Amino acid sequence: MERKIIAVCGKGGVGKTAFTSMMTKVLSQQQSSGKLLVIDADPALGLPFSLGLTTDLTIGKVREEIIKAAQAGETDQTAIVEKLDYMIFKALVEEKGFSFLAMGCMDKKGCFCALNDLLRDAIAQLSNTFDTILIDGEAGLEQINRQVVDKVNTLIIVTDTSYRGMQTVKHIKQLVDNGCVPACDQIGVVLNRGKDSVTPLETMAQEIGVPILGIIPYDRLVEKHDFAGKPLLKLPEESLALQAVTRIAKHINQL
Ligand SMILES: Nc1ncnc2c1ncn2[C@@H]1O[C@H](COP(=O)(O)OP(=O)(O)OP(=O)(O)O)[C@@H](O)[C@H]1O
Repeated sequence: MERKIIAVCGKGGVGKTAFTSMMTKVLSQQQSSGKLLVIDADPALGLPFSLGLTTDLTIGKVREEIIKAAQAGETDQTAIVEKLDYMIFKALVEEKGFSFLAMGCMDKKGCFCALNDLLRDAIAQLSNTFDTILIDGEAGLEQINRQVVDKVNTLIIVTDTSYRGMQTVKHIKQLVDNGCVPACDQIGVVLNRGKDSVTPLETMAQEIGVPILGIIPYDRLVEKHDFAGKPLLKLPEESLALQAVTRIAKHINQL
């Protein structure tokens, strides 16, 4: 099975976390996804809550621990790599149908290039043991670029049905075209909380040069689950948003 890397990005508040959670549910139930790894690369760390997970250990914390060990005099490279591998393994949360890793905050000041390279290698090695990797990223994809992967198969930009949302889509497309973010084979947009008529947005998407992968309707069940703090993994099959995400996942599989 060829490894597939799907990255999700978009402006804050458009429903990126809700989309990634529903994708996690759909992909974890699809046999064709194989072994699934979900990575939260958004430092805001909203995804674990939406998936009903608790994570104490993020990659950012692993990084801090290694920096502390180095500052305390640990210079043995082999020992550092072993500690790093062990801690990354500990940071991996095993769930039914998927594994989860949170990147957390990676911004501790200072020059830690060597450590960053080690971390990147360790994450790459771990990722290689999975068939599908779903990454929830920030709008600008900074962290995915620096820490997670150097190539993405499908980049999904989630937006609401606003003009400003489409401007962010345009901006992200420009970042991709200018090589500021990882190379990606396919790029597409998902319109979330779609209204009856999205024709002007479809025209805009065409002008920007990104195909629309699907439209997710406003769904009271999503809002109710989030409001009650219930994981979106528990959405029932009759959820219209979940049904739309299922169609989007199928569409991506066929790309
Ligand atoms: N299709 C939908 N139908 C109804 N409500 C939705 C839908 N998608 C998202 N929401 C609601 O919109 C709000 C924002 O969604 P979400 O937290 O997923 O956005 P986000 O883009 O991840 O935001 P942030 O960047 O702040 O993490 C949530 O309260 C969520 O329940």
